[in-house]
Amino acid sequence: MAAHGPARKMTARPGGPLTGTAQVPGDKSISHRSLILGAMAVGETRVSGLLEGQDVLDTAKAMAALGAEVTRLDDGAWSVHGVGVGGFAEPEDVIDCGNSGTGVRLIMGAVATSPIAVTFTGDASLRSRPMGRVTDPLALFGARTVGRAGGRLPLTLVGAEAPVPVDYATPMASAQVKSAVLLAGLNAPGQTVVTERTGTRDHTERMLRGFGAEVETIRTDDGFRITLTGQSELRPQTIAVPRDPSSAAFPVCAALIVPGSDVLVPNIGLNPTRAGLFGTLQEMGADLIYENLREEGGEPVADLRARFSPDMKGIAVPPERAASMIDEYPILSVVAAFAEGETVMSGVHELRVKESDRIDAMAVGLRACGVTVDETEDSLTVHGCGPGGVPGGAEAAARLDHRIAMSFLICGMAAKSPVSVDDAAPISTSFPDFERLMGALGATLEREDA
Ligand SMILES: O=C(O)C1=C[C@@H](OP(=O)(O)O)[C@@H](O)[C@H](O)C1
Ligand SMILES: C=C(OP(=O)(O)O)C(=O)O
Repeated sequence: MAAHGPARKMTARPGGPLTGTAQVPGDKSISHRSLILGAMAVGETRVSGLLEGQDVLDTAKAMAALGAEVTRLDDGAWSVHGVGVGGFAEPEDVIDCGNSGTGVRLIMGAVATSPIAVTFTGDASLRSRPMGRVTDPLALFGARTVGRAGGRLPLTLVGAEAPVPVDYATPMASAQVKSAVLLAGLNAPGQTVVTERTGTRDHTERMLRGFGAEVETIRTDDGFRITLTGQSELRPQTIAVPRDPSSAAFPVCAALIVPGSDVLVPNIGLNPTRAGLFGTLQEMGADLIYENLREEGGEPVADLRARFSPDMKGIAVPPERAASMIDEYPILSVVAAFAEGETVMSGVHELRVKESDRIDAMAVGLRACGVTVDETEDSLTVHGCGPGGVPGGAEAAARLDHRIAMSFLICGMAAKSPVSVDDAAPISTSFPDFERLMGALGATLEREDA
């Protein structure tokens, strides 16, 4: 069974306009890291604004199973009493990371340099995703793993007894792989180095510095070189998690395509390693502006204001931008269907190994909605319907993928006929309040409980 419960069909009916303010949940990437780094610090870390989606709740449970004390307080903040670097206890049972690639890959890194055995599993989606990208570099530290064919979960990792530091170049643009190596490096003596050709989200590096670790990033001719000094103690922190730009993408894009809409999405973190979608939409001609642009905790933050934009044009999204908007291609491909002309999204082969094969999931679902789509191994091209509108009138398969489910529901809010998804339950992994929040803006979402 999926970690998020029984399948739940949902239908979005065209209507609108969408108006009002959308307070989206806390950032998923920062929420996972707050719990993991809090568990590796000595003393109490307090976290406010934590995303209480299933992915993050599964990471909280994992940290407790590894010996940290993790509590939700009466005021909604979370308290984590950490065990210190190298202090994890061997869990008594299997760690189930549900639907979360970030959760499982970062936790594997965090335990890889402690002499304990940990068995990981997840839902059917996570069990189909490649883990070799993480177990390969963790083996260099001295960790051993045994998993299913292709390094798939369930998998048992035995952490290194005498870890050695590692110098590793990530073969694909992945913040999860980079982060797993850095977290493993925390308990290895000396300097662990990760190099990446394309910069990926840098929350791990920023947060490690906040927790007192020595982490240096330098730009080189080949990309980025990140050096971490291992075996120093992490100091507990007070963390206010910013709101998630990847969740903000859904009400923002809905407002752009539903006639008459005007929606404000406040307090969105605009770390440049995450904000690629918003610039892309502006290049397409979206009426999307940053209000009240400011700096909070060293990161740019703004209120996003999105209004109906009937004149958007397709563009070629540069492949080098992919890492900064990797989770936003499904919803961008919906916006592209409503724009005029071709939107070419290239350099996106990583989309094939997310919660689902997102290139295929979007191509199949959009075609069912009457949109012309071309795909190659690493690209997706959407031929926009322009003023004629997107026909809709289809049911899309969510494939245990929250972003696919939300994208097709947004499509149905603006198409000529309703669009359904066979299973909206996975939405709770990252955006548990999606249905209520979109409804409050004026969207019509109907649920059919199985
Ligand atoms: O590090 C993270 O928090 C994440 C990294 C990305 O995955 P990859 O590292 O596989 O690109 C992204 O898709 C995921 O939602 C969150
Ligand atoms: C890819 C995603 O998450 P993860 O890899 O953590 O499952 C996502 O949230 O879009």
